[in-house]
Amino acid sequence: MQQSNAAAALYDGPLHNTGPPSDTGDAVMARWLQSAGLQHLASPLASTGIDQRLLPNLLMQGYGAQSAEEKQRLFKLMRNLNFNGESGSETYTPTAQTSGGAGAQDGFYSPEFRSDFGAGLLDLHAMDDTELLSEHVIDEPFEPSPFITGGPRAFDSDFNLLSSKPQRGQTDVDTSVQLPITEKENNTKETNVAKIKVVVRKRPLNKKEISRKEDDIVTVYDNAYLAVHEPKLKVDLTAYVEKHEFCFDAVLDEHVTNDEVYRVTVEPIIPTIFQRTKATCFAYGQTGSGKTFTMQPLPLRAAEDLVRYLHQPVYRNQRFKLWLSYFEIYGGKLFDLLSDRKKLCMREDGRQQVCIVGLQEFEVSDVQIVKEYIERGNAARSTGSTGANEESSRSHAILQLAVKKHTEVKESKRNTDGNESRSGKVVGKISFIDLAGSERGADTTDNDRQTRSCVRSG
Ligand SMILES: Nc1ncnc2c1ncn2[C@@H]1O[C@H](COP(=O)(O)OP(=O)(O)OP(=O)(O)O)[C@@H](O)[C@H]1O
Repeated sequence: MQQSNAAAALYDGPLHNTGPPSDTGDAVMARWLQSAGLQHLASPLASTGIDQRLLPNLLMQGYGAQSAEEKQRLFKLMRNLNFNGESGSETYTPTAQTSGGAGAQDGFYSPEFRSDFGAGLLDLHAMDDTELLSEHVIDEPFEPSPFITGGPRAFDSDFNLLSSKPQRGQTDVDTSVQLPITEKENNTKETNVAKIKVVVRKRPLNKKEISRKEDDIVTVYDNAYLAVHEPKLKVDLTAYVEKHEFCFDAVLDEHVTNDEVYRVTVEPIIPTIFQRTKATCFAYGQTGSGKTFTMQPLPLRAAEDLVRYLHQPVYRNQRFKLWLSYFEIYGGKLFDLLSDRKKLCMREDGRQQVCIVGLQEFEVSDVQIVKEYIERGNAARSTGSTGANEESSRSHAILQLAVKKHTEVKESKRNTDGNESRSGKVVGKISFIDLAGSERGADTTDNDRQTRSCVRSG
């Protein structure tokens, strides 16, 4: 009955009216709910009045909606209500995009309906679907980067890249001749980049898990959904499996190569690095889930592409150069992985910019040099062993590739005192972060008790 009251409050005409509900208000309320396909919620509740000030609380209690989908629809409707009863200033925009479909013409969007609720009070057109996970979210385009002028795009285009992309071998040759990248192509790629993208990669069962005959509990569907099959026991000890479904921007199954991971995640970002973008790519997951396996090849692949872009006349003529740095955070302290683990300080400057004082940056003009630096840094990383991973990363490692524009050219290829790197202005930067793993209690062995504390404080 409480829920009924809430629906009646929704229905109570102009929301600041705390008087008894009217027949006109009933009809308006019914049409409003009908516009979201929820007319069945209106009928039993229509004649129950309630103080509109109680509305938000009652809404949170469900007000008659039964299924999660119904609740989401109602919540969306409510998001555009002005609880203070003030009229918005937005103009009325009729649209065909309604949640409920039928009834949009003469119901929720009709001028009659609108005048009942006040201009701009209810505007489904202005709703942001991305905040509530629903079946429809997956079809929503990504929000474009604020640095990017083009329109949004759907996730599928990333996978199209898999087929449309030139073969990998081509990147080793002089691509300024064989694989010219025009400004137009750059711009096309830029429009394909999301601001935030969450990609899940499924790790195959490892030898230990196979030998223990453990079940594969994750199923990937259509590169976008996954289901976790959780084994459970009833109170009477009957075994059953609970299925949990999740959807992400992309889900990569256990057969996907590191190459494909790169193409789906980092490759679309590369052109934007030349357009004043700072990007970050990081892996998150428990120990042994495959973070390092996934992250380690990415910087090298990114460097290949960045160098390829730098060879284009448009960037070469502007004296764009690539710089690399690599440090780790271990036990709350920073160490330069390319300078004998020299201890570094993190400071904030007057503009609230975080600076890593003393971090060495190296100019890298070809991929072989990048590879050497990465291997050197990886070898200097702090590792330990956990119950789930013999060679577990015990620190957060941050590898940065920065494109800088230089005003003057110096002879030396590698920077040793930082002077040259300081003279260049950062055009864009991409950071790769390999986070230290976290363990469940079950994954913790005596070996890693000491290193675990480093992870927690790192
Ligand atoms: N997709 C994969 N295909 C094949 N082997 C994988 C895959 N992902 C991870 N592995 C293997 O699983 C083991 C653990 O992976 P990795 O070290 O990357 O885990 P991690 O998440 O970085 O762990 P930690 O947080 O402890 O550092 C490694 O031996 C790695 O080779």
